[in-house]
Amino acid sequence: MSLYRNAIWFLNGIHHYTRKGYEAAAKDFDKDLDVSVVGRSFMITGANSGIGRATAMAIAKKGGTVHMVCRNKDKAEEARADIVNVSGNTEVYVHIVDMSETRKVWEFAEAFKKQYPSLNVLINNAGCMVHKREVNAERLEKNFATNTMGVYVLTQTLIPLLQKSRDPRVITVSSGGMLVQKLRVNDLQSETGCFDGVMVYAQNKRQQVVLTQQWAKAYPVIHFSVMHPGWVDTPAVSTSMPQFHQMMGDRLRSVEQGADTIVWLALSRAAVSHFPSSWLHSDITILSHNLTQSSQTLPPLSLSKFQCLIYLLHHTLLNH
Ligand SMILES: NC(=O)c1ccc[n+]([C@@H]2O[C@H](COP(=O)([O-])OP(=O)(O)OC[C@H]3O[C@@H](n4cnc5c(N)ncnc54)[C@H](O)[C@@H]3O)[C@@H](O)[C@H]2O)c1
Repeated sequence: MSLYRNAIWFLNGIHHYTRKGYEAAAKDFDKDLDVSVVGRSFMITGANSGIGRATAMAIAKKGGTVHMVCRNKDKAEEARADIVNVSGNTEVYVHIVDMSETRKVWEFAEAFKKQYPSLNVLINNAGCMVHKREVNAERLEKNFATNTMGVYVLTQTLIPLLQKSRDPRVITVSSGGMLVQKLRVNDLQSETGCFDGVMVYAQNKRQQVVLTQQWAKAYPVIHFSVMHPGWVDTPAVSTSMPQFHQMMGDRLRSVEQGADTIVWLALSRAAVSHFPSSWLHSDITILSHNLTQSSQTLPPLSLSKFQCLIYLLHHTLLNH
C-alpha cells in the first residue's frame, strides 16, 4: 500500500479514531440501550482485558448471561470476580480456550453446543499482533491462527446453536487498520517476503470483514456485523505498538468508548434494523463509533475472492 494512502489513513484516524473523534460523534448517538437482556446469553472472546472486558462489564450490568472465553485462567477469574462484584450479576462464566489453537477452539465450540441450549450473541473480540513469525500446534502462523482461523472455526461451529436461538447476532471486532490492506488469498501463512506483524494483522482484519460478508449472505437469520473500536488505550496497543501508544497518549479512547459500538450492536433493538442485509450483500461495511452516525463503506470485492478465501480456510483446516 502506498505511503500516500497510509498517510491519508492516519490523518483520517487522528480525526475519527481518537477520543476526540468519539466525543464529536457521540453527540448524535441514539443509544437505544434501555433494554433488559436477562435470559439472553453472550459469548465474548478475550473478555478479561481491554475492550472485551469493558464489553463484558456493560452486558453483565444489563443482566445478560456472559460467557468469557479467555486464555489465562488467573486473569480470567480476576476479571470475572470484578465483573460480578461491580454488576451484581452472577451469571458470568469463564471458559479457558487459546484462540490460536485451532483444534482446541473447535473442541470447545462443539462441547459448548452440547452443554448449552442457546447462544444469542457471539462477540469475536480476542485478537493479537505478533511481530515474529510463530506457528501453532497445527503449524498455522499465529496471527492468522488467532485472528482469522480461530474466529472462523468458533463462529462456523456455533452457527447451528445461534440459528436456533432468538434474535441471534455475531459481532466481530476488526480494525480500521484493515483499510491499508487488500485481500491477499495467495499467502495466508505469510510465508513470502519479509514478515511485518502490523501488515499481517491488517490483512487478518481484512479477512474478518470478508468472512462477515460471506456469513451474512449464507445465514440471513443471524445478524452479522464487523466494527472498528477506534484507537483505544489497551494492553494490546501498549505492548504491540509501544511507539504509537506513547505518541498518542491521552488521545487514545478509553476502553468504555472502544466497547461502545460493540455493546450497541449486541444489545440494541435498532442495531438489527439499521442495516438491511442487502447492504452487506453488495458492500463490505466496516463500522466505526456507532453504526448510525459514521460507517465507512469499502469497495466490494469480487465473489471469486470470497470463495477463494473460504476454500482456503477449509483446505488449510482439512490439512491439519
Ligand atoms: N485497542 C485498539 O486500539 C484496537 C484498535 C482496533 C482493533 N482492536 C481490536 O480489539 C480487540 C480487543 O483488543 P484490545 O485492544 O482490547 O486488547 P487487549 O490486549 O486488552 O485484549 C485482547 C484480548 O484478546 C485475548 N487474546 C489474545 N490472543 C488470544 C488467544 N490466543 N486466545 C484467547 N484470547 C486471546 C487477550 O488475552 C485479551 O484478553 C482485538 O481484536 C484488537 O485487534 C483494538
